Amino acid sequence: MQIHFSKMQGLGNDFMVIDNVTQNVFFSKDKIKQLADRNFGIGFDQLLLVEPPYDPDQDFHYRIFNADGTEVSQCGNGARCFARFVRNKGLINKNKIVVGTRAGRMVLYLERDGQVTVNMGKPQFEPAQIPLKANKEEATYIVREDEHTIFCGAVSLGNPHCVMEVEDIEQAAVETLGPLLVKHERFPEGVNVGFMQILSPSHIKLRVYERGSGETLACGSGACAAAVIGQLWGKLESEVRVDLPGGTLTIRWQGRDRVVKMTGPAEHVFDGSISL
Ligand SMILES: N[C@H](CCC[C@H](N)C(=O)O)C(=O)O
Repeated sequence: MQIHFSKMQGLGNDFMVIDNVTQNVFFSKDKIKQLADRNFGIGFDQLLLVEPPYDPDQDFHYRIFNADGTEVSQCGNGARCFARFVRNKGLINKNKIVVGTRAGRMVLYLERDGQVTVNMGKPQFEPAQIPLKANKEEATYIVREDEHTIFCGAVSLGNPHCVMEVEDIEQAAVETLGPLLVKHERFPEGVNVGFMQILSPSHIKLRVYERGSGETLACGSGACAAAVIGQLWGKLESEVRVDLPGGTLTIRWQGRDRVVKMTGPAEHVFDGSISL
């Protein structure tokens, strides 16, 4: 059986995208891990399966699987690549696309300049985590196994994130702290770990150690999480330029009960097929 796919990327966060509207594909967790491998497989950070809508008010449903084969509920860069994919494949010809995921309903806009804007929904906080007037002392703190205390803000964009501020992004302990915190007991479902250097109230640098994929060149939901936490800490404005290793996203959030919007690129790399 031939499976056709597209390789897509958003700021270097890369995806295998499969049209499961005209195909009918499902992979086991082990198969996804094998396909994700950059030496023995196709290589990707996440697999995206595009399906017919589950609800009549949506154009599509899409499922997201990390490189370790786990299914998750949100992927910001993946949402932009999904929108580009369904247009490229002629599965839709509208610029506004409504898609369902496990996190709920999202609205995507293909912009005239080729970028894609995603309404990422409202950030979710556990009541005790981030009080309205959060500051560093009130934010969630996490005790690292070796008893160092790290102040993190915790927020969900449909997937869990914890964000810490660092002085110098190049020196951030992503390789050591990332694997520790990604499975910290404070986050029973695991967590995506963001390392944010604040350059100005409207400009940050960010690196993210992703749950299920490790450090990626960009994390769209991580950029949203960092912008939200930075604003709650009184250090960022409502529109933030987020420079990730793979490139730049623009994140907008007007505060508490408003939605987060993310704008960035989505690129097609190549089409391929595999035999199963
Ligand atoms: N690793 C994430 C999913 C992918 C998120 C990221 N690639 C993005 O662009 O938001 C998680 O386990 O929640």
